[in-house]
Amino acid sequence: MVVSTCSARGRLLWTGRHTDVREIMKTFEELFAELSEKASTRPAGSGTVAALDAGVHAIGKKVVEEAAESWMAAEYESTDRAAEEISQLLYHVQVLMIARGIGLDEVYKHL
Ligand SMILES: N=c1c2ncn([C@@H]3O[C@H](COP(=O)(O)OP(=O)(O)OP(=O)(O)O)[C@@H](O)[C@H]3O)c2ncn1[C@@H]1O[C@H](COP(=O)(O)O)[C@@H](O)[C@H]1O
Repeated sequence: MVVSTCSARGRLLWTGRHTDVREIMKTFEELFAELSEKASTRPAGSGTVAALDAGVHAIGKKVVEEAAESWMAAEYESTDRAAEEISQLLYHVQVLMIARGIGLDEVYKHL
């Protein structure tokens, strides 16, 4: 059985019965805030900073690559593999948004 609780900071903590490991799952908004912070503070070793420095053209190619991998995984691989590829697609879409200075609200207003 898997138990879920809500931490004081509103994040979901999932505790598996067979392991002591606690994983913190982040939401789309939390990831966007984290990436925006990285873009502004530019910590050493950040892949996001490297991607932003590579520019919109390079980031766009990653979006297309991850979209194709998501499609293939959804068609031919397991649910978990498809979800993993989709998470990478969402990450690269967020990097593209930050590279162009597009905020969440600017996207949400079109949904
Ligand atoms: N969620 C992600 C995430 N998803 C995908 N990726 C990147 O996208 C790549 C996609 O993997 P591929 O399977 O295409 O692997 P690959 O072809 O070997 O990757 P590349 O050689 O093209 O980089 C990964 O190697 C990561 O570089 C991510 N990089 C970072 N994050 C999260 O973003 C946050 C900030 O990360 P840093 O900026 O690196 O600190 C952290 O919370 C990370 O967990």
